[in-house]
Amino acid sequence: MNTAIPVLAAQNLVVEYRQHRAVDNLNLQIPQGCVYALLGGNGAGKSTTISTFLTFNRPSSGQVLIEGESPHTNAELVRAKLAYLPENVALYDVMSGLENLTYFCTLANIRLSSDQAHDLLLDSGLQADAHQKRVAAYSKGMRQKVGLAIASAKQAKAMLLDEPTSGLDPSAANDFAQRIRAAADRGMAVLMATHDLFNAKQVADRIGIMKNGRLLEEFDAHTVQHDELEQKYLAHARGLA
Ligand SMILES: Nc1ncnc2c1ncn2[C@@H]1O[C@H](COP(=O)(O)OP(=O)(O)OP(=O)(O)O)[C@@H](O)[C@H]1O
Repeated sequence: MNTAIPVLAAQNLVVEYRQHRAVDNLNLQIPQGCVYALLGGNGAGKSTTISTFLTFNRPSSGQVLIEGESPHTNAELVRAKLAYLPENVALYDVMSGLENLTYFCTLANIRLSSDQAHDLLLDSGLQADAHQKRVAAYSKGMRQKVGLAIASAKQAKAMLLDEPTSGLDPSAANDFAQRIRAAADRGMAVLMATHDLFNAKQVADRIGIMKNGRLLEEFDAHTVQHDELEQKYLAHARGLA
């Protein structure tokens, strides 16, 4: 594989809803193994960016690319290469975590042995005694772990996460962040929309601040200090930067 091609890229991306420009000339590159956190207040354009990779939206101009190819000309790319974890992972409440994992894998033409399914759930942090319980009794964090297991089973090249830690308690958010980091360390590219500066700093390699559809500033998450990030974020939100 040509490692010079980023797994996810946005090139001069513009997305408009009627007259409203939700994403305004966005350029992003997310290579293998990189977690990119898009920070921004309500309406910044984060979810629209993610939706465009998933082909729920079409670019008005510019493009998004998955390993150098446009999902808008090759729809199969989304199924084959992307995993998506929305804020609330959609699972069947009447089935167990194990059954959900097996079911969604079957839809993706992936056959899992019982041992493989249990191992995927364990690797995603779902404790063994929950595997056979109905998802209706799961916490939000437990549902996300099933979502993560489905993404791992798919061997997705990239994972798209929208507000993954909102509504999780600090311990669950920390645990989830570590799982995301581990998936990236195994080679996945991750694009994560979040309001959570702490989580972004904890898990990401790159952090971008978006407002009114524009990417205003990017940071190396390993070197930027939390205070500096917070001040920049607030200054951009108030229009002072
Ligand atoms: N389906 C839609 N139709 C019209 N306008 C939309 C639609 N979805 C989003 N928008 C508008 O596009 C802009 C960007 O919205 P988007 O949801 O991408 O922002 P966001 O950064 O994800 O915000 P949040 O953090 O609140 O989820 C906002 O002004 C929003 O009102």
